[in-house]
Amino acid sequence: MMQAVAKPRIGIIGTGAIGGFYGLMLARAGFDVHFLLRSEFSAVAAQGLQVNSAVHGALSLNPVQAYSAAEDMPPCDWLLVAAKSTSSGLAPVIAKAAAPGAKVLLLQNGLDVEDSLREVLPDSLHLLGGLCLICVHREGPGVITHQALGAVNVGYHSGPAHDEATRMAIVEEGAGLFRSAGIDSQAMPNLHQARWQKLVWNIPYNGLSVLLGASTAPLMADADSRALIQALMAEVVQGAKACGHDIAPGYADFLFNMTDKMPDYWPSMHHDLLHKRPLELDAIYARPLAAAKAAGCELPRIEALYRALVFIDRRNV
Ligand SMILES: NC(=O)C1=CN([C@@H]2O[C@H](COP(=O)(O)OP(=O)(O)OC[C@H]3O[C@@H](n4cnc5c(N)ncnc54)[C@H](OP(=O)(O)O)[C@@H]3O)[C@@H](O)[C@H]2O)C=CC1
Ligand SMILES: CC(C)(CO)C(=O)C(=O)O
Repeated sequence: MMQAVAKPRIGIIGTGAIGGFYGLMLARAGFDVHFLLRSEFSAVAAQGLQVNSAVHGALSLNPVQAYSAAEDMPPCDWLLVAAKSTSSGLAPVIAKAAAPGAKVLLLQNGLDVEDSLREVLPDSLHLLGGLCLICVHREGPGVITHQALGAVNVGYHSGPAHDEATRMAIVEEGAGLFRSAGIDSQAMPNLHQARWQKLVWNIPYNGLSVLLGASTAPLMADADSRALIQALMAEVVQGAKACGHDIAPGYADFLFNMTDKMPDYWPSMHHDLLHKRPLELDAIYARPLAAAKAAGCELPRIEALYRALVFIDRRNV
């Protein structure tokens, strides 16, 4: 008789918009999902999680296996880390919730976000990066609005898998988790290249939403902001190329046209400004600028945008 293979146990480290959305989808698909929360712990423990989705309809999860401390979580085979890249002290939290040989998937925007976590993570844990192509935000405690898209693309960063075949098998396993929850997910052979590609969208739109106080619809409706977005996108492509990553011709246009068709959207950096949280400037701006500079490439428009955002971020307390 064939033995049923147990589904992996999944832990969500940081149950905000991204963690709450994907965690809820995985739990509804039958996975054993455990959610670590901070400020919204009491609300979610009492009322559960709710996702109001323009794609999937109104979804809820109640009760939620919610925790306010990682040491109370059972050992998880997969940990989806969805705290912002500005969060510190995540490694000990992850180590407490990890089963031996666990796979840690960092769901954050930005460049090289895995590097600083790797330095402090136990060597026995696999570290992967996940790029979320989705428009979600927190509406209130435990309540998430999902406006559009949803895919998560997964790539291996580092850890005990040394040969390519083992790494790709782990990446496929991760992508398979999402696919079995009805979420599009592709394995990415080159995580670093994929992170540069995602920045072609995040560098212009995240920053301009904060600097100009405008969501995607007004940014896309104005000839001057359209030109600025395209110029910033072109600089990201240039920076990626200097760092050895050729982004396909037409990719920036594809993202630009995709945004024209998206519902009006405020990027997550705008929500951080609104709630007086630190902006993800290091991951989305400082690191790509430094990487390009080290490769001999100046990106003056991105640098100017970055400096303006640093000014805003410092005063946003
Ligand atoms: N929102 C989106 O549409 C997209 C977001 N991204 C990226 O995904 C990442 C997550 O973004 P998003 O979900 O929007 O952010 P949110 O602010 O909605 O969620 C972050 C969550 O992490 C929690 N958290 C932070 N530190 C800890 C900790 N030490 N212990 C427990 N919980 C913690 C926060 O808790 P608390 O409530 O206490 O702050 C919050 O619930 C970012 O890097 C973002 O750039 C990528 C693509 C799209
Ligand atoms: C809007 C979108 C889909 C752009 O890639 C996104 O994922 C983000 O806000 O970071």
